[in-house]
Amino acid sequence: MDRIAITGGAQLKGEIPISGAKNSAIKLMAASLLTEEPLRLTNMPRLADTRFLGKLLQRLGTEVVESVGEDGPETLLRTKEIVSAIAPYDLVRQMRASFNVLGPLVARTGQAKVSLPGGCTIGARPVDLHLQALEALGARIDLHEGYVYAQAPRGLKGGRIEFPIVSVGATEHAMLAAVLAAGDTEIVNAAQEPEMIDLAECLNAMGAKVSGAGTSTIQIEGVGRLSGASHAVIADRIETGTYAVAAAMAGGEVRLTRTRPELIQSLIDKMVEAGVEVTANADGLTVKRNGRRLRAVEIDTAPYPGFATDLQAQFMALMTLAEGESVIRETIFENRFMHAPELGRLGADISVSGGEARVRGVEALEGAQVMATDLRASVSLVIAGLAARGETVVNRVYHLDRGFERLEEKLGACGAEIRRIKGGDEEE
Ligand SMILES: CC(=O)N[C@H]1[C@@H](OP(=O)(O)OP(=O)(O)OC[C@H]2O[C@@H](n3ccc(=O)[nH]c3=O)[C@H](O)[C@@H]2O)O[C@H](CO)[C@@H](O)[C@@H]1O
Ligand SMILES: C=C(OP(=O)(O)O)C(=O)O
Repeated sequence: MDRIAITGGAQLKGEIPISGAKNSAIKLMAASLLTEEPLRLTNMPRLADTRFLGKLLQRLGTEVVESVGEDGPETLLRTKEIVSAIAPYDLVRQMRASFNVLGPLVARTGQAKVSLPGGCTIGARPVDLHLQALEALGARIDLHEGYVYAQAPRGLKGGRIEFPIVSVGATEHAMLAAVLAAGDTEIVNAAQEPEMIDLAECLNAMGAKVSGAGTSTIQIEGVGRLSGASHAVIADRIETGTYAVAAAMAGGEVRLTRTRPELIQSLIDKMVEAGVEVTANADGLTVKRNGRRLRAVEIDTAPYPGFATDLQAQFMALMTLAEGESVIRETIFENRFMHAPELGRLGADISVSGGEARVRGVEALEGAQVMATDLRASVSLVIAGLAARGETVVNRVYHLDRGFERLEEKLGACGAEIRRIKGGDEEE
């Protein structure tokens, strides 16, 4: 198992190109199950998660061809026919979003068997809302031995799906299933993340009729068939926010390109409140901090456009060196403070009680061995390592590889002293 070693203290200076969004790409890839024609996705991130999903799709009958086009990495997906409507445990357990093949499989073939999903262990993460959405579209759902069996032999039918809480995955799943359902569907209390708009735009380019994505109510007029399309994956707002925080933590000036500042407005507001300079540019943003110590600020995670839970760990790392006490409330996942004790190994002063963490800023962090526990927690440790004195070694980096493309290269190009140590993690 690889490790990442960081020698802290170097300021960051330079440019970081942001990749396509992991959390959008993997849902867009699942959309290829809905048509026998080719779906071309450009601005594709090359990540462990996109590879896992590619493997699962190949098992189901999709041809997956990766190449480098004019605008960078792209993937051509073609599902001429579904050769198997079974998504096995070994391919679904690694990643939560692989569960989103269930709806498209039922929509296209009338039945499917998909293992209950895995993903980051940041909470209980049930799939009840996904299943309720499919039931509202007329699917019959049964659970046996860790698998969900869904059947709609005469096809899915449009319906009203009202979510009791906002769910990103369930909203996307409902969209993916409803586009081929007969009649109209309304999704109420839908997630409003930018990835909803990205998915709707891709589905519409394939011939679907989706409106309202990005608001709390999405309308879908079902169509009989979908065609192929070409679609550019939206910029990764979590990668954008992560490098914005990294620049603020290490100090210096970093320009983030191929992205959009409005995707992380709630983070920018908090960074500015803390004393970081953030400027919007035509193709991204510039983040600057020169010397001055930051001020502690409070955050509450919330569904978009609120402060993203996927940026909470990184922001906590930033607050470990701020002046004063920062209160961080995690409202989306019940177990998403696993980075707090690891940051503590670097000398951070953090106490956690339920969904609230109190971070009392310290003068300096000191490098240590730390353990990556989940994807965003892992990167928060890298960020802390950039500012810690001496060497920080982050163990178990497979989590990082799920969601950050060429992390060492991107940070290294801006002057960070960061390297990957291949293999040899005794903890694994
Ligand atoms: C692959 C992907 O896109 N992952 C993102 C997605 O995860 P994911 O789609 O899993 O997150 P959800 O928005 O569904 O989860 C929100 C809350 O709803 C709960 N819930 C969800 C579904 C369900 O059927 N029942 C239920 O109770 C969850 O346990 C959680 O407490 O959105 C999260 C919230 O922005 C992000 O942190 C993840 O990075
Ligand atoms: C939690 C995440 O991923 P997943 O939903 O796949 O576990 C994430 O991207 O931060």
